[in-house]
Amino acid sequence: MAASTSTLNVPSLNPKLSSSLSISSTAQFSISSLSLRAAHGRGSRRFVVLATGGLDAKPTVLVAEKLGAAGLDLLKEFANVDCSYNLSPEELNTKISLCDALIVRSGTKVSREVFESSGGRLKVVGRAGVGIDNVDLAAATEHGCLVVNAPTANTVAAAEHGIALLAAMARNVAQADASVKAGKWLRNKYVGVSLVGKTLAVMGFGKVGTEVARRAKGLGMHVIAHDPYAPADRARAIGVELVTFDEAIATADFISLHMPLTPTTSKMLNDETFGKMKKGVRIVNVARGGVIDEEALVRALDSGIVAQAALDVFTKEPPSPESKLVQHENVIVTPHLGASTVEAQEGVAIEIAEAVVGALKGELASTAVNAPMVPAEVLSELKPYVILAEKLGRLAVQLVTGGSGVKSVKVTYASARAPDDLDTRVLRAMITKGIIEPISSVFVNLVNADFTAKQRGVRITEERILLDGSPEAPLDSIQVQIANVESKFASAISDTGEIRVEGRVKDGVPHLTRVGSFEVDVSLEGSIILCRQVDQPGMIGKVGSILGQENVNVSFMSVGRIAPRKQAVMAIGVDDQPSKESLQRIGEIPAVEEIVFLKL
Ligand SMILES: NC(=O)C1=CN([C@@H]2O[C@H](COP(=O)(O)OP(=O)(O)OC[C@H]3O[C@@H](n4cnc5c(N)ncnc54)[C@H](O)[C@@H]3O)[C@@H](O)[C@H]2O)C=CC1
Ligand SMILES: O=C(O)C(=O)COP(=O)(O)O
Repeated sequence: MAASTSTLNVPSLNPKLSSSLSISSTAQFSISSLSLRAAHGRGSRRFVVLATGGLDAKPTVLVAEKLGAAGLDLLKEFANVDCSYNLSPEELNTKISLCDALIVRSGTKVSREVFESSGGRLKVVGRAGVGIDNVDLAAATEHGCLVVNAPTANTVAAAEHGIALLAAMARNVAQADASVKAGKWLRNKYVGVSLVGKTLAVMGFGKVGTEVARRAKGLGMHVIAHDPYAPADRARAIGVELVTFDEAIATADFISLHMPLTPTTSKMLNDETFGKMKKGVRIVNVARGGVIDEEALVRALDSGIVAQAALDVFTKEPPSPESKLVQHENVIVTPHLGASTVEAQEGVAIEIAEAVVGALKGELASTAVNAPMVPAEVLSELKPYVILAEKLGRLAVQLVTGGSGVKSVKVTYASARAPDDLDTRVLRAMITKGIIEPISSVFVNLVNADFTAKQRGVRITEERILLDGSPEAPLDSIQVQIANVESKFASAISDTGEIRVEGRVKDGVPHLTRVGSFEVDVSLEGSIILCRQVDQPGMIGKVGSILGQENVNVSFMSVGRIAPRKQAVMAIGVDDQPSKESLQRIGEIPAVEEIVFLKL
């Protein structure tokens, strides 16, 4: 029944190239290091997956975790539906070879083995919820398997659970309930604290955070929020002030976490940040366990810095029953119930069933988190520019420190190619990916980039500069500007007031060639240190020796200056991340005026 060949009718990016590509499921073109997934536009463009057997054969969908009835009904209209819950990994690996689609929640690990065991038949994985940390995306992409999620249907449920935990924690509901059931009547022990008039800091002002803020305002709380990437006007519109991280944690009586788990947010609450909090602060976490250093939280609870915590999520789920955190008398816990309401589960089930059926029919899913690859011919030409585009986006967003949020991004392409000969959608998508992925739980690819940018209120405008000369190379340079923001590296602000970075491809390698008004030249590999200094002899040696002492390998160094002995920006490419102390020592060199470390 299963065929081993997928045919992807992929729209060509370059009108001169063929618009159709047949690939076998074992021989896909892959540039996985780019995380580049597909080159589809929206609207009438489709990719078609024809791998589920004869014309009248129904596809089979394996539903591995409980899914709402309305979603199951939708699936059954189109496919054979196998609801098998609590499968062991081995059972899942065995069953998967008979399935065209798999639907899971957060409790099933969709590992590389699952894709390998499917023998090429599995075409779609549907995650009935937001977070897809349980799905091996790289393996899915390598196996040409589309992954879709349901990012909006459980927002309100998660927000309501946050509020439920907030109120239950403040009034000791869980502890008091347990004591009454144990035959006690401890009216003095369980005196709570009031919510009205207290300051709540919402950390992460996205979909869930916004809904929590609205509800907390209704409870009479003073709500502030921290989210370096959220537009201030959206917060103001509901009476919420956006503040810095330090201000949020130092002034809050209650802190509610709603940011995604990313390398930046991992263990964001730790010994150091607990130390900056108001004594007696109360913490709610309905986001992801990993944003808190759980051992540090136990210490903060024991020392009284944190009076109480209410946790729905844990670094390891389920947590060990002996966990000091779970057992702490000032902690209440729920087993990852944020999305678990009847209504949200019906909504999520419908959202995911529609996405999975649509994908099996060959429609383009707006909630796709990956997609099959683009034609090899297009990629081989654009490959270094695609890398350049994503890295410029990543650099630009990391330079943002505040302002009115990342809303307005301008991309300028300088090229000798006529506009018809250069389709920039793939580049725009990769810039969007570079900008949005470091600050969000959303996975951006060529399918969902425009949708994601629009949904987050990020307007990306493109401009072309037509150059004279040979149109051999597709592009001369790409410039990314973010308007109306402040930068943690003041020199990145151009003379017209935007954060500006520009890059070129040299000998096939992407280079950063401009930061703000300064020309630099550093290859975009590893990570980068930018350092503004007064131009003078010996600077390269001083910085190099500090990095050398720590065995940090410098791959590239370049200095761009306004004029000799005036201000200069030094860009240093490093293979490894220097320690905070080394960066601080560089910052303390007398001629150095500012310094920033950027991960690519
Ligand atoms: N407990 C549960 O059952 C559920 C948990 N979640 C989790 O809640 C989290 C938020 O979900 P959504 O609101 O849907 O996502 P979202 O993407 O709409 O919002 C996340 C927000 O966090 C912000 N952010 C990123 N980095 C930040 C940083 N360093 N500091 C402060 N803010 C930062 C982003 O700018 C964005 O506005 C996700 O981790 C999601 O998986 C979502 C639904 C249910
Ligand atoms: O949607 C999310 O990110 C969640 O955390 C919900 O997970 P669940 O579907 O309830 O296992």
